Amino acid sequence: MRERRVSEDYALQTKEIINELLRAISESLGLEESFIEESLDLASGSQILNGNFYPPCPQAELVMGLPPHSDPAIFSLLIQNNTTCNGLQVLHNDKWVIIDLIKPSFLFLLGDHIEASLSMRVGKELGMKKVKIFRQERGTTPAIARYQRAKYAQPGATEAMVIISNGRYKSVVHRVMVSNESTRISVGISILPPTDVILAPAPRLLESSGSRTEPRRLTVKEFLALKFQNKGMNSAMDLINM
Ligand SMILES: O=C(O)CCC(=O)C(=O)O
Ligand SMILES: [Fe+2]
Repeated sequence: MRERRVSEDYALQTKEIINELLRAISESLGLEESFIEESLDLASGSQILNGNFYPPCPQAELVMGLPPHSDPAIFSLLIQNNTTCNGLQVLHNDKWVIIDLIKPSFLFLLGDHIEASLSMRVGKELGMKKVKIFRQERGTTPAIARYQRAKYAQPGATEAMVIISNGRYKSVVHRVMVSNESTRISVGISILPPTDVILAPAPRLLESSGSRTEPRRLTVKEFLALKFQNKGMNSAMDLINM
């Protein structure tokens, strides 16, 4: 029972942070603050909490904790235990880059470039007022910024965000490696729209891109079916990016 209460509480509080970031992303795309939440009917969507446990493996180099993938969701937010195993890696310029998290922190996997990686340090409580943003740039010490600065940063995105942003946000391909000495535990929160919602670029972004091709529209259900047909991780995205 206690676990249920804790996970409900965690889900509720992280939802606040996620909503704030979604508003910031909408604004950064020049859209109404509530555009993403409303057009994808997120109030009726799902929030999935999943735990990953990676025990040490004596032959760690032969094992993968989680194969390369991008998350089929609007947004994913990750937290990990305080371990020496920095197993999470993202694909950047065809190379796997280790994500060395500031702990404890939330991680939003960034799109195109890792150089503006954005982590959120969690205060003693998860309350918004205690959350601060660290924006790490290559070669510089992380500088503390006010939470509002999230509006000008680019948090990471998953596939639905790539679609709605008409490619301006990129989904992040990531994988998890295991260690031969320490255990890694992570907890992810994914936000999904209801399955009958249609995924399509925001009309205003299509206009500004000047594209003459009509984008393919898929419901969330169709998208997930394609994604899990095992045709390779990009099959669903390839269909959309004509
Ligand atoms: O364990 C991690 O850090 C990543 C987990 C993950 O990518 C996932 O659950 O989709
Ligand atoms: Fe993932």
